Amino acid sequence: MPPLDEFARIRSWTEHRQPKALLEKAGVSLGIGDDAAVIDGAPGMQWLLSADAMVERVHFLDETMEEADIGYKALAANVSDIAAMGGLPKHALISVCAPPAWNAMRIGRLYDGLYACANKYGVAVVGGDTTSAPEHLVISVTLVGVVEAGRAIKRSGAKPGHIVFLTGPTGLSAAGLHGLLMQSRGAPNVGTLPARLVQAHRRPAPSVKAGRLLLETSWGESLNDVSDGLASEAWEIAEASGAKLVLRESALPISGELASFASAQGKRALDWILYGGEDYVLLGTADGNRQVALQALFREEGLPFFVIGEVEEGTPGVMLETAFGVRKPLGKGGYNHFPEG
Ligand SMILES: Nc1ncnc2c1ncn2[C@@H]1O[C@H](COP(=O)(O)OP(=O)(O)O)[C@@H](O)[C@H]1O
Ligand SMILES: Cc1ncc(C[n+]2csc(CCOP(=O)(O)OP(=O)(O)O)c2C)c(N)n1
Ligand SMILES: [Mg+2]
Ligand SMILES: [Mg+2]
Ligand SMILES: [Mg+2]
Repeated sequence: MPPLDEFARIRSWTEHRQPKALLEKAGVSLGIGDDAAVIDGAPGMQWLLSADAMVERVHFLDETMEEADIGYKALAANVSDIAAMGGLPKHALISVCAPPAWNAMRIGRLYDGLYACANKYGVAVVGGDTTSAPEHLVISVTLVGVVEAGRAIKRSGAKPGHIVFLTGPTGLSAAGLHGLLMQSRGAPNVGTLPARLVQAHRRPAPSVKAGRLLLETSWGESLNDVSDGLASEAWEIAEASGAKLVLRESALPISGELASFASAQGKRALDWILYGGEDYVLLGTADGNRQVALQALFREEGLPFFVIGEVEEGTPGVMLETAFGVRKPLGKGGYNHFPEG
């Protein structure tokens, strides 16, 4: 078998392995490949199912996250996948695999953060599993959400004539992570880390309200949450929709904190914005005719909404238009758990 990256692996393990009839009988309206599966429920409603794990050394280190932050973020990352379908998160199952260094008190603090997130987003924690582990902590969350039947917003709805939007800025989490790692290595020029960047990394704020607005108005046509990076998620929408997305560099939101921190660190803010990941904001598309109304609605609700590009006729893919108006293909770059296969 040729080397496979993360996404090719998932496909190779799961594609064409179950008869359509079985999936239909199980009420699977949308299976593997989107932010959450969509399963038929009582008349008028559907269930949304998603799972995401966090692993010590891969997603966090003692130096980057407090225990409570790990619990908070493990659930928030799942809430974000439900938001990315336009749904509401409801019930969570939590699995913890704990090595000796993680005693009961440390895991108790992890649960302080997890329940803080659960209570904030109205999620009932209803079970899970606990095991020992040899070396590193793993926390896996399975989250169930609900959505009005037939209304979940998929990655595959992008069409020419749409605008491309973000429900929040990207790049802050990666910048925060960079600062925390530099600080832990005793780098001399880090200074005081901007609190907003550290907060973005440790306690992401999934866009549940934004997802609901996009569904309730029927104005959200495609949606994906940004976990691996803006470029990677834009490619997922492009591929699922068979559409060409053009992102405009000059329209990408960049906060003052991010710009000044990047320049103080000798880093390109654009790299964090496009490829950093763990932003847990929503990237989506909507009919261009709805742009003004959407902007007004989000303003009224006090929520951010950034138009960052357009969907055009052409070969499916993602282009970046530079500030000088030059267009170039945007690489798929972003976080990949098995980049070389
Ligand atoms: N080991 C696995 N077995 C079956 N399905 C998987 C597995 N890993 C991921 N998936 C599915 O593949 C799709 C892509 O996963 P992922 O990139 O993790 O999505 P997301 O970035 O939204 O969390 C999702 O629909 C997910 O449910
Ligand atoms: C110590 C450390 N190194 C690197 C990262 C960056 N990082 C780890 S996983 C990841 C991508 C998102 O996680 P993933 O498990 O791919 O979530 P999913 O796409 O399934 O939602 C990123 C950017 C980090 N958070 N901490
Ligand atoms: Mg997702
Ligand atoms: Mg995932
Ligand atoms: Mg990922």
